[in-house]
Amino acid sequence: MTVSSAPGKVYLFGEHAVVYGEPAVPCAVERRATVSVDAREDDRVRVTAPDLSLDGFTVEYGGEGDDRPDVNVAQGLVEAGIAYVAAAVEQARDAADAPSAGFDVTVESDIPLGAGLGSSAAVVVAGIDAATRELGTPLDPEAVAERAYRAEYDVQDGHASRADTFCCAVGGAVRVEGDDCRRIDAPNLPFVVGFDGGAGDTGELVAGVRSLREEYGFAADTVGSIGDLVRRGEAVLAEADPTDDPPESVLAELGRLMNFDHGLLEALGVSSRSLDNMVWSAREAGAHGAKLTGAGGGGCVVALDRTEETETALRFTPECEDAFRAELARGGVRVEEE
Ligand SMILES: Nc1ncnc2c1ncn2[C@@H]1O[C@H](COP(=O)(O)OP(=O)(O)OP(=O)(O)O)[C@@H](O)[C@H]1O
Ligand SMILES: C[C@@](O)(CCO)CC(=O)[O-]
Ligand SMILES: [Mg+2]
Repeated sequence: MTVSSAPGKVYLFGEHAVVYGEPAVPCAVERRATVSVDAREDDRVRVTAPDLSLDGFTVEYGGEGDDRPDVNVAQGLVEAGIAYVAAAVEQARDAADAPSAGFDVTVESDIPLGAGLGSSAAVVVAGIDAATRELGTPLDPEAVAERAYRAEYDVQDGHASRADTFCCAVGGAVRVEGDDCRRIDAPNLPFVVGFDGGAGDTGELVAGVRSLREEYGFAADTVGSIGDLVRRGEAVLAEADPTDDPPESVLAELGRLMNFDHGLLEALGVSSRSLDNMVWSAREAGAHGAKLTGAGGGGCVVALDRTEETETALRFTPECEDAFRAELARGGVRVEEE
């Protein structure tokens, strides 16, 4: 058996715009998905994913000759639930040139699903790492990232950038612009996350921004403005000492840019009332800045605050189901057991 884990991520800035070739700066955070892979004798794949749950279903059973319950959950829903795991298995088979390798796969994760913290990328990255090791063909983190990107691209019908998968694979703060992915230096950023308990559909939200951008020149300009603020943010990060806590002036400037980014994402239609309310709670509590993170539509906001004030304020915000501090994860994918 092989067990690998990979961190989730928050976007300091640049989500959505990164899909159109603008730069983005995601940062890995200490919440992980852990995938265990056991090679099988046959070519079947068995997936156990206790975090995936259904909201409710109807079942009809009994009667003569009735050996299968009739459940009203569409097969498509189950397939969608395991789509990322299935895509990771396909990538591992391809990398190891073992098209009919079978696996027992178990996924465990403390990253909320569909909430902007990169749960899909962490599952795919950890899954590819564990499965390729299990087949005796380990890949370096960059190669895992490349394969994980292809997996997300397939599942999201071409609506994916390399940002999430590269960040989860290599860890730390990264900069992604098109095919160009690299680690960058970053000080200890005091991230606080607020989670509304909900989720957004990444593919749908990305498609929404794409059509706005095609319809309106000013929406395309908005995407370009996100790129401009990311370039500014990178320059601010580059000034800070990466081995230390950042000075107040750096946090203040990063926070101002995060606020700006949230406003532009809101204009592009990917925020929600609960995300906006959490953003305002964080700002009123004295956070340097706050914004939604990831695809949006619902899920998480990220704020910068060294004090306890933002976390406490978020806990008292009705729309907020959970609030926590998220340390920058300096390490990316790693093998836990081999
Ligand atoms: N613990 C898990 N077990 C199995 N599958 C998971 C798990 N966590 C995430 N996934 C897969 O990832 C999907 C969620 O991915 P999605 O891209 O929509 O959201 P996200 O990655 O959490 O957020 P974002 O992409 O905005 O950062 C789930 O529907 C499921 O298919
Ligand atoms: C919305 C998006 O930019 C980030 C999702 O975490 C999509 C992507 O980059 O693939
Ligand atoms: Mg995702």
